[in-house]
Amino acid sequence: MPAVMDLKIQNLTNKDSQQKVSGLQSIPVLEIKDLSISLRGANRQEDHTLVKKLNFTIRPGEMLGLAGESGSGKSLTASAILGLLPKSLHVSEGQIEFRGKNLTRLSEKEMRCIRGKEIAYLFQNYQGSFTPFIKIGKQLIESLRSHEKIRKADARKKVLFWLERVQVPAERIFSSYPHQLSGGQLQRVSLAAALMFNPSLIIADEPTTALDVLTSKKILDLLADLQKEVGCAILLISHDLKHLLKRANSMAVMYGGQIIEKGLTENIETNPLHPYTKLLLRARSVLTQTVPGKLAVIPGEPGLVAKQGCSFTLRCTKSSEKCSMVPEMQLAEDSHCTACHNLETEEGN
Ligand SMILES: Nc1ncnc2c1ncn2[C@@H]1O[C@H](COP(=O)(O)OP(=O)(O)OP(=O)(O)O)[C@@H](O)[C@H]1O
Repeated sequence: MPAVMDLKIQNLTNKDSQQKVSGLQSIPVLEIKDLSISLRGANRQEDHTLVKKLNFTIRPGEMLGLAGESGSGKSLTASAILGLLPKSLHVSEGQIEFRGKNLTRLSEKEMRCIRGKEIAYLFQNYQGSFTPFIKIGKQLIESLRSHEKIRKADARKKVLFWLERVQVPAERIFSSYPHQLSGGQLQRVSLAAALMFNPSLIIADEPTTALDVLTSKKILDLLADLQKEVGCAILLISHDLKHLLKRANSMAVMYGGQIIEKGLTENIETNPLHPYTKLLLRARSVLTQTVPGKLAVIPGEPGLVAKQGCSFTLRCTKSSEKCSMVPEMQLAEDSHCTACHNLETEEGN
């Protein structure tokens, strides 16, 4: 029996999908509506669209994992939310609503008040977040006082409190220069720097890529544990599916600048719908077998994106004539959606 035959497939408007995608009832912290990001051309017609019509929602306490191979548009999405797109790129369509405010309409000055405070971020390049010749404690106190009216002594207490919460020797790290810390310690300090503002949303873009496997795991576990305590929302970006499957409540899978599947993590893991998601999961399971099986590879050249229609069609073994048209997002079950023309004809997993 084809895996998705039992499921009721229905076309969704954006509004429907925003309402049905999450079982959580609270008001979203972040709503991305039809977001497109383009490289500026000589005029609007010559813009080149890199990220196309994204829709997703994150609610308080939720961790949404954004997955997809290199070049799929994950970091551009993060940069657009933070208002940090390079000058050559712009939000060409759609809205980024953060706690009811459309961020695409805010001035740089207004964005600066939100960025780093209400929306905190953790990047792969954590070393670049610190000034090399200023001690960690001083940097964190200055950062706190640039956003909050707080006495120096109280700021010191708050910084030390958060350094303890991220499980580093607080007093020693406070008095150290960045170069005296390991990569794992610096990323923990970045986490303290993010959490001390009590943000509503943390954007973590490949925060552990530069770290070894064990340190990465410990830091992501710490992030997930602290999130449960403080209740903020997290957008966790990773090309490593296993990190997301383990920790995210919900996931969105990107290919070639489009979201091709999204839903609760357990549904995506147990019943992937899009051919690309199925291949991603199969490629991952090989690595988790004790005795390695036949290597599962995604066919075609990585990053090969169709100029029109479904972005994955040039690498898809299920591709058909219909795939030259952009597939609509369709609701399969619960909050689980995918954009694929060949769902009904897809044979099993
Ligand atoms: N400043 C830029 N100018 C032109 N194109 C860009 C720019 N930044 C990114 N792109 C292109 O946009 C697409 C998406 O890039 P993005 O960095 O968001 O991918 P990603 O999914 O985050 O990949 P990775 O996991 O390697 O970071 C890629 O094709 C990339 O080449």
